Amino acid sequence: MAISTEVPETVQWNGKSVPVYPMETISFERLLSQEPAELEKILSCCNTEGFFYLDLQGIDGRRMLEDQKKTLELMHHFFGSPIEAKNQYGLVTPHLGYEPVGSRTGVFENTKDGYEMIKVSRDEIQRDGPHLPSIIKNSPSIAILENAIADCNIATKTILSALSTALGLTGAARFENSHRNDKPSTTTLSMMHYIPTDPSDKQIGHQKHTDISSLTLLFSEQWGLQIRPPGAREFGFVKPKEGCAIVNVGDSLRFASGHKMQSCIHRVVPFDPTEHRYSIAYFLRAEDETMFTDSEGRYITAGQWHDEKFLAFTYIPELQAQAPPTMLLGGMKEYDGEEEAVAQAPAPSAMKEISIEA
Ligand SMILES: O=C(O)CCC(=O)C(=O)O
Ligand SMILES: [Fe+2]
Repeated sequence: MAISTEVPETVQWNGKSVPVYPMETISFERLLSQEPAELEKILSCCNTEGFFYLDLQGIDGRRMLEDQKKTLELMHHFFGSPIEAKNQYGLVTPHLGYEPVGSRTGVFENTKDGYEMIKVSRDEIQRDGPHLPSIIKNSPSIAILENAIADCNIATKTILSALSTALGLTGAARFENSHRNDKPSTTTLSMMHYIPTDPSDKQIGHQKHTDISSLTLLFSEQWGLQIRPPGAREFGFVKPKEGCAIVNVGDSLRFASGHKMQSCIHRVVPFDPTEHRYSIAYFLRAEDETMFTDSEGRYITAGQWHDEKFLAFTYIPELQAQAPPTMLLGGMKEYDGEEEAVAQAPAPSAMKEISIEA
């Protein structure tokens, strides 16, 4: 199914009808059993769209959904705490620590982002010495974070393994082999809280981008994520789906696949201006020393790609314009047509008239 041409559903947002892009659903259970039809399906999703739902409702995945609920409770406690407590250590390194609202560029022109975020490093949590603010540095919280990271690690590595098999990769060439737990990487669990934003606010949403990661596993029960599938002319929503995580291919896997897989362009907008939005993203990243050819044709390490792109995310627009031109979108081409209308902040009246059309 090509999601860029089939748009059976729309939603009213920003005063107009916006697509809700349908996506394939991949069964975690069938991947675990390496069922050939499922392997073919997941490879096709990665090559054509770069986004899919991962159904976790079977016996192997249900516990992961339970663990994510506990992570969400921990996030409510954390983000409800005073800023001094949340920002005890600030951003320790680009992939671990706390970033307050407004640290990056926002979704509309001349805005900053509208979310705060706490990131926990997988390397650190498995070594038993995570940099965590005191409010969540206690054994119940650490156990919740450790379980969440282990769940996401199992799910994403199962996907890598399925893709390696589908491509006939063997031995060291298999994708899992450049994602070993005992080798340093910037793999991280990011927990995000989007503040309620009025359209006139100067801190709003999450800028359009592709992910640095190999794979991203995202949990959010709330609307707000938009994708622009390859070839599509406009951003459209991804509908949260009960019992499923959302998975996308990131730049590193796109590069490792010889630029065949799609690192889909996405962003986050305030769907309901009155609501607090929470999302949990696990970024499975390649070992720092992994080499690939990036979107600029440079043969570089995954570590260098991470560090350079992270800086590009935080730059002011003038400096972002000086970063290698393909960096923010990982070499993905945007629709080559008229500029879409939603680049500007929506009018307040439009934001209040949100309703869903089935
Ligand atoms: O919050 C979301 O739904 C997506 C966040 C995202 O795209 C990212 O952190 O890279
Ligand atoms: Fe992202």
